[in-house]
Amino acid sequence: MKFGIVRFPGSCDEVDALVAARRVGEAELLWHGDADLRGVDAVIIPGGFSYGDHLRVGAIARFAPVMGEIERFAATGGLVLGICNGFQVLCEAGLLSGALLPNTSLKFVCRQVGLEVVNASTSWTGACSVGETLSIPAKHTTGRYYAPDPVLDELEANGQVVLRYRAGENFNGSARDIAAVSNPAGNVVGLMPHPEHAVDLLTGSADGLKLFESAARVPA
Ligand SMILES: NC(=O)CC[C@H](N)C(=O)O
Repeated sequence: MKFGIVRFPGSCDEVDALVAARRVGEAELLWHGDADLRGVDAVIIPGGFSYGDHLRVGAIARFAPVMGEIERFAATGGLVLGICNGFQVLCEAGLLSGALLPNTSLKFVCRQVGLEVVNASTSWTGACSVGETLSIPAKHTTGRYYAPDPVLDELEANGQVVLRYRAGENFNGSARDIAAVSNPAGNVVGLMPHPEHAVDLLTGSADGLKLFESAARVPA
């Protein structure tokens, strides 16, 4: 399994994602300006502040040359994970439903969060069990997941809600405590917390590694 991690101007978590992916397979950085995925089996859009979060988070990155290739890759079942800013980009690109709005506090928040695994059948959660808790850090200003109620109902009915904040952990005000969603096929997942920062017990938790292990289990 070979992972490609996209670097945009303003990305800041691409190296941690690279290190995390290398725990379970091969990984290399991809450049936002190249319409070329270099034959990777899975793409990660990392956290950060692509294009300085100007206009609206993810709104400029969505038009980067690499995104057209990612859209084609996702449409043919390719594995795509958007972490934090990556989740924001995937929503802007229409690869995932909904949008990320400013936290209800209007403040940047950095903290460990407890997440409930709701769907363990996606390409990125197959190594998890439904109901298990993952402890993973989150750090963002614009992480309040929003979608209109009919869309939320549809996501829930289709099993596209992948992770939820545990009771009392929904610090950003996300609709229905949603921390991660998938596309209908489950090959594209976006989440606000950062699994790449939770891959070693030395830094408090290795629960994030499960998402990378899940992808590594999917036949290339
Ligand atoms: N860590 C991140 O990717 C967070 C950055 C993000 N653009 C924000 O809303 O703050």
